[in-house]
Amino acid sequence: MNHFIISLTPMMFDCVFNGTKIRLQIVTNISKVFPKDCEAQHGGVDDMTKLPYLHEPGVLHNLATRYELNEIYTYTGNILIAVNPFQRIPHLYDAHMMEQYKGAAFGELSPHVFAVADVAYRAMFNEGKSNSILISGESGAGKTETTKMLMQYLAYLGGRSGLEGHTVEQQVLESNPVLEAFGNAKTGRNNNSSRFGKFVEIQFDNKGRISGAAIRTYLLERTRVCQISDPERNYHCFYLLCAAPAEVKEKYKVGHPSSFHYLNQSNCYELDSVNDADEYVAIRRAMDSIGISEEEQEAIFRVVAAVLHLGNVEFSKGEEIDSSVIKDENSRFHLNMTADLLKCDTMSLEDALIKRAIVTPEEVITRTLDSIAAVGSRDALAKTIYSRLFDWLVEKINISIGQDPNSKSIIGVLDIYGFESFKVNRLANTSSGMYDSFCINFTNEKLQQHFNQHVFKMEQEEYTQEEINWSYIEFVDNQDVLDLIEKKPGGIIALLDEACMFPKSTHDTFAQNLYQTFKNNKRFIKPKLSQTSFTISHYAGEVIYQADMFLEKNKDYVVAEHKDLLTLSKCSFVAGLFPYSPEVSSKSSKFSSTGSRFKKFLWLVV
Ligand SMILES: Nc1ncnc2c1ncn2[C@@H]1O[C@H](COP(=O)(O)OP(=O)(O)OP(=O)(O)O)[C@@H](O)[C@H]1O
Repeated sequence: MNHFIISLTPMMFDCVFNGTKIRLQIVTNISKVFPKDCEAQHGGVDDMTKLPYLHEPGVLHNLATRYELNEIYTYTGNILIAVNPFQRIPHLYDAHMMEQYKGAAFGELSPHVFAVADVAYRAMFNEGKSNSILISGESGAGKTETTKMLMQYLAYLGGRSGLEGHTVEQQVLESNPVLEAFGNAKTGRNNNSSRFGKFVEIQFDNKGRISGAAIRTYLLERTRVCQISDPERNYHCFYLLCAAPAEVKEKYKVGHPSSFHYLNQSNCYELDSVNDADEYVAIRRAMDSIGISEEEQEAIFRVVAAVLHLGNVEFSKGEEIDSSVIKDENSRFHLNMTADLLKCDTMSLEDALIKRAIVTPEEVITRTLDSIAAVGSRDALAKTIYSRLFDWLVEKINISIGQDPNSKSIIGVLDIYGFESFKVNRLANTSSGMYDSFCINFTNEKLQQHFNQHVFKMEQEEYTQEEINWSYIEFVDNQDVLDLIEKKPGGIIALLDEACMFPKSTHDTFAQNLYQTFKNNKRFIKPKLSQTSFTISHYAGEVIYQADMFLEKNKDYVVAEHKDLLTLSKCSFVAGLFPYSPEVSSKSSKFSSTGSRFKKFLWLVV
């Protein structure tokens, strides 16, 4: 007899209607039902490959059954699936548990993140091979928490004794709160959402002891600095500063977050069970412990305050056509504060916000910006300063942790957003978010290919070699999507780089070039009505991208006037964020392709 589970609802279920219990029966097409395992074990199976029917409802049912019993981890072969428990389960990660998993054969004990780390560590130690652990999932799924557990376990296996002073692993773990204060924010789904991708590289010596580490970050969500929506928050550090001791707030002239435009676009200022005043003190202490000097800390929060004041500078229409002026006394106060905090000349700051120089072969012409363009200029400056500050912190953390140039092998832990589809896109409302989503989905295509090659292809080759009768698992080879994106020459990234180097290119000409080049590519679709958007048929589904911000984002655009202003800052910290480079200071915008850099980065980690 066959039993079935319907993909969306149970086929037969009891419900109470007007106080009477009734049994509902759903009639559906046979093609929409899936076979059910009628001999399923009560607690589910700890490895999905043991399921007799491996389909989505069966997999979800198994995960739900285990979750009910607080079993949050399940294997699918050698892949670990974690379901977020949303509550602390301390015994799951204590020293006793670590001891149990140490050296245990994979699969011998219940599925656990420690088992994955243990396999990676042993393979590295015994075979001298470097390994990567990929952690993927949607926002709030538990990637960051899982990364921390992994690191804790690797520190347990390869750490030095506490007697040896401040160890590398301690430094890595202690750097987390600092990174989170500047790179994490509350979103609709997660109160502490990482708004950047992270690859942590842990280096080991030939005795298997941790000898160094490096943190690489990518794609910080820059738009958040200037644009948030209810019930989200901006980056934590802004609220920490607004909750700092009175003398600090007085020094930087900051008050309640609602007084700043970059924070008051949302009504959410506080987080449940988090005290920002305490967090401010904790972050200052964490900065001390990773070697950020008092002077540097002072400069960091000065820059954070400057970004807040900059956001409050408003513009109104100037007397001349297409020009703007500082709106009123209040805006002028914030302009002065920004210049003060960044230690740059107020007049030069005002000019950098509302004027642009155009270089012609004959002369340099100064053009004014209208008030809308001036707001764009202000926000671009805020984003640039903030992202440079974030990069500085990451570099500082890396210097303080220390790298081992003689390391024998590494274990890399990649924390990456899952595939992004715009219906639930974290950045769907911003065109620059589209470009970030393009990079994220490109990464996920790469990861998918990695799974195809290492999980399906290798396993099937093994079965064939051992002459095991095996019905081939169907999987979609996504090499054609990767070619579409990254092929050199001729892929989307290559065409984008070309467009960025050609001065007359616009997003419109770039989109037309894509339509022409890929008109017969079955993975590329031109939407009927749009002139600038394009669809890629990814392995996980079709995604529409708006080409509008692709050129700007790919150029890693820093307005020359902004750079020149900050390079001349009297504060060495601020000037250091914008090192002088003669080839880009000459009233031209800097070009370095984000897409190509990201592609190279993927070569490193995938
Ligand atoms: N193993 C776990 N045990 C207990 N709580 C967890 C665990 N994993 C996740 N959580 C809870 O879920 C919340 C969200 O997890 P986390 O920040 O790791 O998600 P994420 O996938 O990194 O999200 P984002 O992509 O938004 O950064 C955590 O703050 C924590 O409360």
